[in-house]
Amino acid sequence: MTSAPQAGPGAASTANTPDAADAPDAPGDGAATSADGARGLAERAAALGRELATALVSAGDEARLAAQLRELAARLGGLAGPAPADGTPPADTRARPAAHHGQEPASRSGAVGPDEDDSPVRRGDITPISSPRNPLAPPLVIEREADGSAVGRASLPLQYQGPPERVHGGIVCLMLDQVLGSAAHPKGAAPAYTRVLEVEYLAATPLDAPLTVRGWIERTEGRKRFLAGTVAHGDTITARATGLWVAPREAG
Ligand SMILES: CCCCCCCC(=O)SCCNC(=O)CCNC(=O)[C@H](O)C(C)(C)COP(=O)(O)OP(=O)(O)OC[C@H]1O[C@@H](n2cnc3c(N)ncnc32)[C@H](O)[C@@H]1OP(=O)(O)O
Repeated sequence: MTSAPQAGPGAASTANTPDAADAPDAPGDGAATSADGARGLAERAAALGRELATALVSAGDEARLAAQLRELAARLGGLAGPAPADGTPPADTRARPAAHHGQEPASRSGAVGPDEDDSPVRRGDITPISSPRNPLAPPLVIEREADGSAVGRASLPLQYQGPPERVHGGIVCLMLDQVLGSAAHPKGAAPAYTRVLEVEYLAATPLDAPLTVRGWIERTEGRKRFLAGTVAHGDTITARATGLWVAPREAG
């Protein structure tokens, strides 16, 4: 399983790649910008989105779910603040038309697209596994170790379940793809893409438990980087992977 990087794989992890650190919406060293504000608001809203997803898959009682929905809606509305006096949203935040069959989609990512195709958002981390501003992501927090390996940490709630009490195997694979992909990009390395990813599922990966995902480069041959990695819960390795990341020929 693979996932498409939004602007080269180096842009996709949290603070562990030059691209992410240099992205225009990365934390600056001075005054807060509009992009900083948008990111902070998006991250707080995404956290509520995660709570909503957990509530939706957990609910067995209609009245309790309704109460949770009301509470979340109030918190979400509170984040947005009061509406403009005349009730109209600023022009650049209006929802674009939804995509329909036979029509040009409003954006590659859905009905309400980024502000522009070259928006700073596209160069930041918006992946569905590691981005704090993407409510699909747990998020998996990825850091770079001194030896160049990458380590991701997360605890996955119920919406990531496959078999009862276990993380879905595709999500395990997604975590590995992201972390190995991060490890595949030492500082200054040309962007490379997942060519091969093989995963062995050795034991149950538990829900709601701290997980550690590791990835490292085994060897490099020209534009090919051979990776390995693991998913662990405590001392138990629940999955291991090997993969090949390849830089396109034109990258030199
Ligand atoms: C920061 C972290 C972000 C991480 C994001 C998560 C990672 C991702 O999701 S990446 C996105 C998903 N992946 C993609 O979109 C990649 C799609 N594939 C491609 O674009 C191309 O296949 C690309 C650029 C990778 C390689 O293209 P190309 O060079 O034409 O491929 P190809 O020649 O077939 O193979 C490249 C090399 O790999 C070798 N190879 C292929 N399969 C294997 C294999 N199973 N074992 C060993 N070697 C292999 C080939 O022999 C070849 O080697 P050589 O050049 O020495 O002959």
